[in-house]
Amino acid sequence: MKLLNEALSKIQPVDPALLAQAQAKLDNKTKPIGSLGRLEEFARRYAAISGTLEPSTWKKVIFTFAADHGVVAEGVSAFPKEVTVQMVHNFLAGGAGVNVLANHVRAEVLVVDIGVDHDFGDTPGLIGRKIARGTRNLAQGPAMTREEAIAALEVGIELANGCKKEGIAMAGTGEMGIGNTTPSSAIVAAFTGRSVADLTHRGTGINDSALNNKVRVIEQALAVNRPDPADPIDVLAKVGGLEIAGIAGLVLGCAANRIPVVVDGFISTAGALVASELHPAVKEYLFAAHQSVEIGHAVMLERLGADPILDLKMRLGEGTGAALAMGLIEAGVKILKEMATFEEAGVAEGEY
Ligand SMILES: Cc1cc2ncn([C@H]3O[C@H](COP(=O)(O)O)[C@@H](O)[C@H]3O)c2cc1C
Ligand SMILES: O=C(O)c1cccnc1
Repeated sequence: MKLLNEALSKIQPVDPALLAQAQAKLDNKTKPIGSLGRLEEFARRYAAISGTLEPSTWKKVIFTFAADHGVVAEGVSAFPKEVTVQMVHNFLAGGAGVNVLANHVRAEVLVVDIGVDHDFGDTPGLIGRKIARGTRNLAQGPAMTREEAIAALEVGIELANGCKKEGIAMAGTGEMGIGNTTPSSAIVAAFTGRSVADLTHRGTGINDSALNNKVRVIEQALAVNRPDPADPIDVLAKVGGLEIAGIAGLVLGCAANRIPVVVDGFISTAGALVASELHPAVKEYLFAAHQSVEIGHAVMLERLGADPILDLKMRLGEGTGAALAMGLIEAGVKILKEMATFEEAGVAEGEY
């Protein structure tokens, strides 16, 4: 609880003066005012979050949190549970989608076992922070105890604190956990009170009858557990997941350390939602990487007040969208840092 309370007490709204300073600097660059569109927003927000107009490093890291889900026993995914472990090995071998896209933007992928139902021993490259061997079946009772949820949140906070020490410029979220779109839909349903059918989609690609069953399972989970939307840790513990908790902690920890955090798709946004329900100023520190195909994602983004950077019809997770968006945020910040001003380039200014 100590790490969580410390992080919550450190989070402050970003300084609007920094936003204005960054925009003034952008407005002196050799271009019509505002002509670089959202790249200017990324630069402005990055500067205000991190407190610097000229970052000296571009070190980027994506945390891919892996965990299993007891609710898989209810037939909510198109894939078997074993795929979680198999994909962890794929990440470590560098062969997964997130590895390819992270390499493309020169980001590092760090894989965190926060709750996989497998003993990895001391597998090289894997960050072992296992809180439990998966969650319990949330359709029958709480997925986690409150203590487990807090411990998993604190894993994410600790990793964010480590980023601060390492001088990381930007962190990204990612996840792997067969079944994890189910707790993600349950979380957004618990916070918003919207109907489960409007928030639940096909995840890995389930058919119509499996989708109907998934809706029923989530409705049952909410009825059995009665998560309290005013108590985000209660929601997380009862109908969440260990990787979702790790992501929520990472997002909180990044906000506490003034590190811009790029939130991936549906499952990652469920984690960010938990973080923002714990502290509303968290919203100011995150970038929503992309609009996921999952139908509940737009509702999550709306509650976060976040405008997704990309819409590429993606629905993979792992941190794939975060990787791509990081490249664009970095491009915006490079405009702020590297582009010539009218004065430097001897270009005449316009009159508006
Ligand atoms: C091979 C494979 C790689 C993945 N990488 C991410 N996911 C994504 O799909 C899962 C969520 O969907 P559901 O709730 O339907 O199980 C998560 O593991 C998520 O990261 C994958 C899924 C599969 C099958
Ligand atoms: O949007 C995502 O991140 C997503 C959607 C479906 C399955 N896995 C991930």
